[in-house]
Amino acid sequence: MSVSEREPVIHTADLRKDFTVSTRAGLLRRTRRTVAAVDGVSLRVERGEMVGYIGPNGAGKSTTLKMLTGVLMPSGGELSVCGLRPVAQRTRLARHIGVVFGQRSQLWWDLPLAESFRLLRYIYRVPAADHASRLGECRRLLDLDGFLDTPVRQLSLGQRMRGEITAALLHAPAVLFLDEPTIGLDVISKQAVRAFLADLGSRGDTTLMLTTHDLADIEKLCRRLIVIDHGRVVHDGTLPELHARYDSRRRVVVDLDTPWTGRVELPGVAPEAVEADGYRVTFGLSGGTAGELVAALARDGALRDVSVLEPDIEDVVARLYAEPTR
Ligand SMILES: Nc1ncnc2c1ncn2[C@@H]1O[C@H](COP(=O)(O)OP(=O)(O)OP(=O)(O)O)[C@@H](O)[C@H]1O
Repeated sequence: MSVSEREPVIHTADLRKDFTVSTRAGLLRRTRRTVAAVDGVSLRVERGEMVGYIGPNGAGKSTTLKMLTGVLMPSGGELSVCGLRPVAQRTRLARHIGVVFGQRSQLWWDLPLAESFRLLRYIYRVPAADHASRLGECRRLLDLDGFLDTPVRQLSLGQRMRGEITAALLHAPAVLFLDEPTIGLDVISKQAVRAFLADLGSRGDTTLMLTTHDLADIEKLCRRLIVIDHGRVVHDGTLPELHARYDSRRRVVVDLDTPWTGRVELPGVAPEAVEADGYRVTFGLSGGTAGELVAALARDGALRDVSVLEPDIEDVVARLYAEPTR
């Protein structure tokens, strides 16, 4: 592979994409205006990262992915993927990337799934042994055997998505781009797809970049979250960093034998709510651990029951989307 190990797999600097849209302004007149779909995005993604590219509807996610995969020409800025310029070197780039976009299938509608896989081997010129071993692994991990001989048009959405992911990986791409990989899937297929992608990402050879509105995808798959809104990056970091930024704490709910007297002095631990006549207290943890709190309460002999509530990613993302763009 020509891609240097030290180079970032994805690099953009001040990447932009403007669209000109014309809207009706009266009976005969139309006005034209420019929409900055991607408005100065600078990213550096290293080999093996698992990146969630998230944001509200119309934020610019698909437009960014289309530029990264060579489908759309940027209006400005710099862009390289696997050391290549996506539009100018699209054919070479295709050997280094895999793409799973919901609306555009890479499978042949009227052929059995297995035939599509066979054709892709010739298109990407994958050596027979490599193809067989990768396909064997996908068949096992994505449970494809029950529908390998079914024409693609007869597959369920979940079966087709498992087929699409396999098709995107048969040439061992360095980067896999996925646009909403679990949207519309049943629970079993969602779990199968997530477990497969988590396993693929954990091996560290393949860089994963996915857009999703599904918070479970974010929690299970995205070690790094890049949040985009109105074409601009508004957060770039890990999920715990996102929680810290929005002060979303772990909470510990304790049921007591005797009403709460207001005693427990631990740094980073504060009672947030006292209910049930003082028999139930919710503590927010911003520094201390649940274990320290439980030990302190147990010393007073007052403890009956304990539950720990993890911070809610749904709340955090909703708040993040509600924040005005800077
Ligand atoms: N071909 C186009 N012509 C004009 N405007 C476009 C075009 N494609 C996208 N846009 C506009 O660019 C902005 C970003 O769109 P994009 O599809 O990238 O958003 P998104 O984050 O992928 O949204 P969603 O989550 O709804 O898929 C939107 O305002 C959209 O209307």
